[in-house]
Amino acid sequence: MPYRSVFRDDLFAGKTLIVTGGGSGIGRCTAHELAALGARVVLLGRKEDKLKAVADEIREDTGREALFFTCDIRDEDKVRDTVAAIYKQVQQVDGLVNNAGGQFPSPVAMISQKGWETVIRTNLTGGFLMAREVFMQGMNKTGGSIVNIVADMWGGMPGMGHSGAARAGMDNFTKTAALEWACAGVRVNAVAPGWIASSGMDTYPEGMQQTIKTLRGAVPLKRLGLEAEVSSAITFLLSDGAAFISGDTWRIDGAASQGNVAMFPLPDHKNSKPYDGFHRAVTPNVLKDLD
Ligand SMILES: CCCCCCC/C=C/C(=O)SCCNC(=O)CCNC(=O)[C@H](O)C(C)(C)COP(=O)(O)OP(=O)(O)OC[C@H]1O[C@@H](n2cnc3c(N)ncnc32)[C@H](O)[C@@H]1OP(=O)(O)O
Ligand SMILES: NC(=O)C1=CN([C@@H]2O[C@H](COP(=O)(O)OP(=O)(O)OC[C@H]3O[C@@H](n4cnc5c(N)ncnc54)[C@H](OP(=O)(O)O)[C@@H]3O)[C@@H](O)[C@H]2O)C=CC1
Repeated sequence: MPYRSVFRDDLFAGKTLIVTGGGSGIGRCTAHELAALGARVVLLGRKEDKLKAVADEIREDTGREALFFTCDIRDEDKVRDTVAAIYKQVQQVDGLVNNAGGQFPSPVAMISQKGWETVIRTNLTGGFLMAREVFMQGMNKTGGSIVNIVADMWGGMPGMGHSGAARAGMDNFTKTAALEWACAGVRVNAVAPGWIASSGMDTYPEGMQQTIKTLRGAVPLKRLGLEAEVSSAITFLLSDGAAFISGDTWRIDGAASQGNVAMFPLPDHKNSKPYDGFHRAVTPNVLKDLD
């Protein structure tokens, strides 16, 4: 995937940057861009084959070696040990992109406690653990930049009760960490992608993808965003060009969040199965109970 960046190609020469969820989608695209700009990139994710494939692509496209580690960011011990292993191999970590995340769209009434906790741990606890370990194991002494990936669902979004709560939490964590870590020269920001035509979106069932495609008409810029349009914002926030920006969240959404655009139709609990064919009935009696 040859990548043409708008930034100068030595922007991150000598820098080491971690990208969680670097094996696909926005994370993969970001990792490519950072490597193309001279960074040594460290990829994290759960599936080794995906990470290896991206490391291979980066080597082919840029000639640079990318490190990769399998790590479930919800596992505190694994995160601590993985960050320690990274610091063993590199002198310092200059940036962290907390990108790993995801959810299963589901009406609130259909989410089990396990499902809720899975999504909260993936999109909130995991990002916190990564940031804390990277900070405490070295960035507190060297300074650096952390960029958290969230999503602007502040106005509420049907189907995204668990994920919206986690992203709002991560947005607030971003601000507190920015305040607490400023004295150590660590900047913390977030980007909030809107509807991005990422390979992650491709994992959603066909019917859901069609729904998302129709949403392009509701985006004021009249299209879905590109992975590279998210990674360029991340790149700038990681760079010294953003040296006086901290505690901020940038929406990358073609102005979609200004209009309170709903992701999915409101669930009709009385007359149909919400998101037909998509959710699993984790609480089978919920429809009956709501009647
Ligand atoms: C203008 C603003 C617009 C903002 C829009 C924001 C749009 C966001 C888009 C994206 O994020 S794009 C793509 C991101 N990628 C994904 O979402 C990947 C797909 N999702 C997942 O892999 C998972 O949902 C996960 C949470 C990220 C990881 O799950 P994990 O593999 O750890 O868990 P599972 O073992 O699959 O499940 C655990 C637990 O969760 C419940 N559950 C899972 N799936 C469903 C479901 N479809 N329906 C109901 N419940 C579900 C369930 O309790 C599972 O437990 P068990 O049943 O296995 O006991
Ligand atoms: N695409 C969009 O429109 C939007 C996306 N976002 C967010 O942007 C981020 C990137 O999304 P996108 O590229 O589209 O989706 P992808 O599904 O392609 O990327 C998510 C990545 O996160 C990794 N991941 C998930 N759970 C864990 C975990 N517990 N530990 C470590 N890694 C994990 C996955 O790798 P593996 O399976 O190997 O673990 C995967 O590579 C996500 O947080 C997403 O929710 C936000 C708003 C909109």
